[in-house]
Amino acid sequence: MAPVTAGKKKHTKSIHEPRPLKRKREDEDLDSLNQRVQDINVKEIEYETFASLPLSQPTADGLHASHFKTLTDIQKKAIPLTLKGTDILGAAKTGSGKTLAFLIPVLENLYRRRWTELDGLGALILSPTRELAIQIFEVLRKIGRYHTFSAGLVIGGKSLQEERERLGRMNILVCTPGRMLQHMDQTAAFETDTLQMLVLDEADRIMDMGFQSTVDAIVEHLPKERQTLLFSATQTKKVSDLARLSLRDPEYVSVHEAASSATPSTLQQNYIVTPLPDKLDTLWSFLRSNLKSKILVFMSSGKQVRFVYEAFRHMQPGIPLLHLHGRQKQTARLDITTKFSVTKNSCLFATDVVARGLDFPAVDWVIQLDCPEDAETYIHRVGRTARYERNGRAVLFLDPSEEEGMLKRLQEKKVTVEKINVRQKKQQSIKNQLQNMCFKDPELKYLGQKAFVSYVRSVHVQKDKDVFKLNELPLEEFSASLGLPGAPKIKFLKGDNAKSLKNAPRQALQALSSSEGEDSNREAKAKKNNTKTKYDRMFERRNQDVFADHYAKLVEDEKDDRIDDTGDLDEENGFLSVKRRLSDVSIISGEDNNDLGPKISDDKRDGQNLTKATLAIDSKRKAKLVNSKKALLKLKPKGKKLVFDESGNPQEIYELESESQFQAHGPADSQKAKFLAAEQERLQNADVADKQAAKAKRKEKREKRNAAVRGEPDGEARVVLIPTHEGGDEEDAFGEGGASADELESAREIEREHEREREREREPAKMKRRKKWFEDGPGDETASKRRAQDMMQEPETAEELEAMAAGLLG
Ligand SMILES: Nc1ncnc2c1ncn2[C@@H]1O[C@H](COP(=O)(O)OP(=O)(O)OP(=O)(O)O)[C@@H](O)[C@H]1O
Repeated sequence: MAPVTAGKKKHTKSIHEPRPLKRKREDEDLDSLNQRVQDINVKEIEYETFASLPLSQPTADGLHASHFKTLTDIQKKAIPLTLKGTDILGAAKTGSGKTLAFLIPVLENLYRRRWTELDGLGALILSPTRELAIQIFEVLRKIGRYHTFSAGLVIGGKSLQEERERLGRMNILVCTPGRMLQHMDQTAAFETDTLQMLVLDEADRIMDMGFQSTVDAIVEHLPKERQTLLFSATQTKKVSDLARLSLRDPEYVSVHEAASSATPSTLQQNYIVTPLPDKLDTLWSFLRSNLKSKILVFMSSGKQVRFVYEAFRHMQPGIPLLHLHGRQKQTARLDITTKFSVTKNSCLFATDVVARGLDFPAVDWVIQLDCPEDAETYIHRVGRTARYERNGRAVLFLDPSEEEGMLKRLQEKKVTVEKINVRQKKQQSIKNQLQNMCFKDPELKYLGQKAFVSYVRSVHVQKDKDVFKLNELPLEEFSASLGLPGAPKIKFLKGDNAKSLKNAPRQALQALSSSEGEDSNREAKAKKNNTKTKYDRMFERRNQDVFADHYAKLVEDEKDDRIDDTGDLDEENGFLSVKRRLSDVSIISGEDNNDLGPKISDDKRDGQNLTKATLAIDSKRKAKLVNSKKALLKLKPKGKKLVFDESGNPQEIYELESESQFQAHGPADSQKAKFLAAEQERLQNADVADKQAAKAKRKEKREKRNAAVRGEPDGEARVVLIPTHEGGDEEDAFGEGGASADELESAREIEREHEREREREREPAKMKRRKKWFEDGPGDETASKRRAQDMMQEPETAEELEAMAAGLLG
């Protein structure tokens, strides 16, 4: 067997060759290559280098140019078999080079069949995530650079129309299952009958529940006669799965079956037991002690990721922070993965969207802040470090209730993790800081509430109840550790937990219901009068302070305007009361002042704004006094020393007491306890107000929706409902922070009905056509024509719209 010498570009030498001669030589080369592939004896020969493998010149050159010389174990076993056309189940540890093990055969098998652009789709490579698809595509571009195949990347978040136009011309497609199926169902010009090879990277993930129906539908579109390759670090061997993919006598190629560990030997794996409420303290302390590292932190939900990212960012740990989760726009996701790839020291907070397959260079640490759902997920997460012969470290954080169960699951999968302890000296607490931040910033508190709810939900939905024991988790303390004044109410909890959680915010709930009574009185009054004043609207909408400080201030100012000296609402007199506070006068601008009496110049107004003293202008003398800067100065309070914090807000300076003054208040511990109790109460009171606001918002929404159902023309903006996303919005299942699932669902149904009505009005003929199209049998001659017509429609789904706004096929 003559080895092909990589690097010698025979195909470039033949540029000036006469065409018949060139053709003849190419035929001879191809015959010889086919012969050498046929001669491969998989049982006897083990290929060490790519140069010794029977590969085409363009592939050999591509590998050489990408600096790949020797084969990894999985490549040694899988490539010879796949070159001969065998179906394969490939299993090898993370970072062991599975990507090349399927890309080389894809290129080679199409090359040996003389595949050209005119032959259509030759190979389809499915990946569970967009990021992984992009990465595979990049490797394909690198090693396939001397081939003449056309290759495309089909992942959501790009223009569907442009993808459609180019799809029909592609020989190799790398794609995510959902997007691929969309094209198979909707793109008339996209034919898949010619397909030769189907590859599933991270096959076990693609075959599991989440993608099951999509993959089944994709396979229905594909010819049965094809080669199928399945690769993963945690491979599926389920017969039912293999039957679904109609594999023909597949070979199981595993290179870690006999190994003592399922993870790379260069990976050091540890776990620490840290109670749930201390997790963030431990993570913070860890980051503070590893500022010069590249760290990847896994959490169970996007909401957790957002909260921890926002909170830590404000506290500035001293290492650049990044965050990534599935709800981000595709461009942002790409930007973040690129940034994390190129930086030397940074910390990326992420969900499992990056757990599989992604090849970030030189990650030092993988931290699993939230326990992975199973041992497979653990293996994939830690696999983001210690890739291809590099070293790496992984630390798993476990709550005491998770320790025993999770260790057992890991042992079953041949994963050994060693317990380590946190150095108490280095442990810092950030609980007070978080509480302070949440108190000051309602938006952060809102994120914290969502993070809490989504974490609890993620534990609740876990299947493995030996590991995830919701009843044993100290949820109240956990919510406090996120800086929240009380644990948000969660509807699905039954039994003791539900009781303890319910009891906690009871005070708040009582306050809420009584205030709701006030709200409805006010609304009833407004309805009776049948006119809505500016104030009524403002009070109806005051819940907006959940998001905006300035709105709360605005409402406060308006409230002030409504209060006269006696403190009563000044409904009859409105704004223009003669008796008013000087500070009120000062906020009225320009011409209005003429109506109000004494005119005040701008600079004086500034001074007056500063005076907090109340002065009734009920005599000429007082009116004169308003014009005297000197007299006004006397009314001003003395200046205070202020310092400005990081956000530029002025803060009063605390004067330190002397030792004896301090001791006079009692022992330090009891003073501390008193202070904390007072702060806790302050936070809880503030929380009551926030919850009241949130409730008012829900009510407002509900009423708008009901009005929409009744078809009342309210003259206000229509209620825009959020389209249903995959997995739904966490809020749906919970009472806190949004409408209930039923409310949202019925609202969505109403919205969908409106949409259908509008659609019927617009184009009745089109609706009929579409119905007919779905009913078409395969023999219907006009079906494809109609299909093409349908393709020309405007995008209708949220995904299509999103796709229209972004880029195009890679
Ligand atoms: N033959 C080789 N020689 C040198 N480096 C290689 C070789 N094969 C792969 N690599 C490198 O090893 C790293 C890991 O490869 P790859 O991403 O294919 O691993 P994987 O087995 O698919 O991992 P995962 O299970 O996490 O998806 C990559 O950076 C790749 O460039």
